[in-house]
Amino acid sequence: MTRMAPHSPRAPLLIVEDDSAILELLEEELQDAGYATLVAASAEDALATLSHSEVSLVISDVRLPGISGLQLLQQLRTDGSEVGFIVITAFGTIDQAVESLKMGADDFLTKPLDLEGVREAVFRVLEHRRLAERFDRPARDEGFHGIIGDSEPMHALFRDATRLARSEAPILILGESGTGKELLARAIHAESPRAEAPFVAVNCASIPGELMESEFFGHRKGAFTGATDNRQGLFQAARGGSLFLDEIGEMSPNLQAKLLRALQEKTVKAVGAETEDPIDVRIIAATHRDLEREIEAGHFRSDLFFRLETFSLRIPPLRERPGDIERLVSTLIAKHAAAQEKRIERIEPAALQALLDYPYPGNVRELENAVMRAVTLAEAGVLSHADLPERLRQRHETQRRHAPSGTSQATRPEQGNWPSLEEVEKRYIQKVLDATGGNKRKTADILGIARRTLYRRLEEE
Ligand SMILES: Nc1ncnc2c1ncn2[C@@H]1O[C@H](COP(=O)(O)OP(=O)(O)OP(=O)(O)O)[C@@H](O)[C@H]1O
Repeated sequence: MTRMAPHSPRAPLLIVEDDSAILELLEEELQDAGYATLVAASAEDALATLSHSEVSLVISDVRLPGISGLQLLQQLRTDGSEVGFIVITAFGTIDQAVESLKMGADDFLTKPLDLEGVREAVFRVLEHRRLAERFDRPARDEGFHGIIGDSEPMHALFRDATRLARSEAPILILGESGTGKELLARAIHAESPRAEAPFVAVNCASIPGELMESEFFGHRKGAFTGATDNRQGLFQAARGGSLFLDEIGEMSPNLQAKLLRALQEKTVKAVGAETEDPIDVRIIAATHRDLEREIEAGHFRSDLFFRLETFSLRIPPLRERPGDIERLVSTLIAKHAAAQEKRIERIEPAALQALLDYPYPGNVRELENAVMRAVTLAEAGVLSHADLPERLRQRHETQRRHAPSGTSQATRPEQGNWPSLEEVEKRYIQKVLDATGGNKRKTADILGIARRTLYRRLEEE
């Protein structure tokens, strides 16, 4: 493992390029823009420089004489370096660009280089990192922009979402109903350079077919009966920001064609308008459907699918990450207790066990509804088994009856020694600590809390 010098947003940029003409051009352009620069003619040289010099951002060509720019990126990320990284790929190698973002690049540039674009990309990446560092801690304490998930697949999802958020490409979010697709879309928007502009969400299944075009693109006065004024569409309302198209699988074929055109041309035409208007919107689409099947059935356009699915993110269903349930339960109890101005001090072990054992076909939404209901019904500060919806209780009862006697101490409702939420939290922290072999940094990362907070909790024990 190579030891890396720390990075700071104000440290020099490192340009890695074996073509001396391009190297000079980049150096000159970036120095003119006020950045200090270091150069390397190979990835090996770059690693040597990075081991002793502080660097804010690496801009590297993919094709290099020894190890490639992508291998350099991989090596850095494997070594735990979070230095900014912009990849330069040859024209027509979009696969490489996608690959690089997946591997942890912040952005990519395509040859022939547009120098203005280089400056903008460098500025954007450094600015984004500066903000991310500033807001990192509080955001992590409440999950990823409110999305709770300590399991490895969720951490990988948050990492991918953060990377994709920085690009301008459309994103497709896949996941069963209730997995948090809209939450993720909002998180991507909040992580993106468009965070200050509007996030507009629309459920494509909820707009009647005949109104869809006008809803999306707006209309001119007199375009149809009832069009008494000019009206903006969703694309105009989301100007500068992100447009979230939920249930995209429900969009009519006619509108799919128009959306594809809007994505390709970056213009839209209001109903009844003569001319096209430019748009500046990032599309985030989501579906719980299997779009490939929809294509086979002739319901979804394959060209639109390919345009959207280059950058797709899949949210795993809750049953694939049962380790997330416990923290979701404690967070959701706290959320709904606060909303209902109630104090919940304890959860009955049998209630917790029932919540942990259930497979959640309706995913987090179903879990949240169960917890919200239980908080409403809870009395004397105790969330008990009887407060849960019947289907959870029944399943748990059946399991309990079939369990060999003595196997499940904690699930015996007659046991009076119920742990408090605080105790549940402590046990959970211990579980994660054990799983990481006592590694406190990893434990804090998995728990999504600052290391400071973890030390404090451990001291309290
Ligand atoms: N990981 C999570 N952490 C906290 N809350 C979550 C999480 N996932 C989902 N939720 C909550 O579950 C509910 C459903 O989430 P959301 O509407 O984003 O799901 P969805 O996948 O878009 O559902 P649908 O496909 O039915 O539209 C919301 O109340 C959301 O706050």
